[in-house]
Amino acid sequence: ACSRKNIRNAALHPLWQSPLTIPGGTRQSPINIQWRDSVYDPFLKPLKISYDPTTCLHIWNNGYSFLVEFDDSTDRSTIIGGPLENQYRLKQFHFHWGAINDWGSEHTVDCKFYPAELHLVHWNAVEYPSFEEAVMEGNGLAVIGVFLKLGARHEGLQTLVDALPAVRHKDTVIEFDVFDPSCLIPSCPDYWTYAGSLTTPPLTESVTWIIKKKPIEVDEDQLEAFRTLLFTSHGEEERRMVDNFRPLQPLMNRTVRSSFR
Ligand SMILES: NS(=O)(=O)c1ccc(C(=O)N2CCN(Cc3ccccc3)C2)cc1
Ligand SMILES: [Zn+2]
Repeated sequence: ACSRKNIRNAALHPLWQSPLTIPGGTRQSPINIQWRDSVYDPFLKPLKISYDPTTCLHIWNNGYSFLVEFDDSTDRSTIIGGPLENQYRLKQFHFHWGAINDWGSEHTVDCKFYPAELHLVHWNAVEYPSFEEAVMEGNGLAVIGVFLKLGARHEGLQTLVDALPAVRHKDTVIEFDVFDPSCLIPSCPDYWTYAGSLTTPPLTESVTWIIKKKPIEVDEDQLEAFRTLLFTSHGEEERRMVDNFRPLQPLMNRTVRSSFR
């Protein structure tokens, strides 16, 4: 297990007054990915990503993160291949980040934290009638995780950052009608994959995680912009939206597979 060298008192964090572990949970997320323990699987296919930028609907602050939501009434924005048996529809993407650059990601690689992590959330519309139903099923969701590291300014991310002041408070939303989230996914095809869960309530064990090996680079100002958001609504005492990550969960009887040698 990773040493608790980082002061991640997520247990004290308001976000996690709900149970830190769920009784009977055997496939909880996030986890530490120990590179040398991951197993190369030659049968893993390349992940095929096809997003239609015009399916983008709006950005909103849901009090956990800021989400960019998509029209998932048709198969216009989907992923297929990789570890997946079916085609999955893009529903939303969001981020997790820290108060400082030393931590913020949910997953870690060899116990290394990144300052932030992007989650692109997809659901199995082949087998289930809605996202809400898919959330409750073992193969219901597929989430692509992308690490963010401090470096060059990310031009694609900047269009999102420019919109953040308009969703500073919980339950605020703005229209956002064209955005192609594939600009946030590294071109390197390498990924790890494992069976896990949602990292926010209801923490259901319904997620096939696909964690990209390569991070994307963002600059300090862009990370700082995330930290100007608030957990709180208009009129409430302001609480900065930072450290919105769940603590690492036990691997238990799981193997992390890699798509690369
Ligand atoms: N960090 S994460 O990628 O694991 C992630 C977290 C939250 C979500 C999400 O959109 N929802 C979780 C369930 N919630 C609504 C809901 C649906 C059914 C039952 C109860 C509640 C929405 C998706 C992915
Ligand atoms: Zn997430």
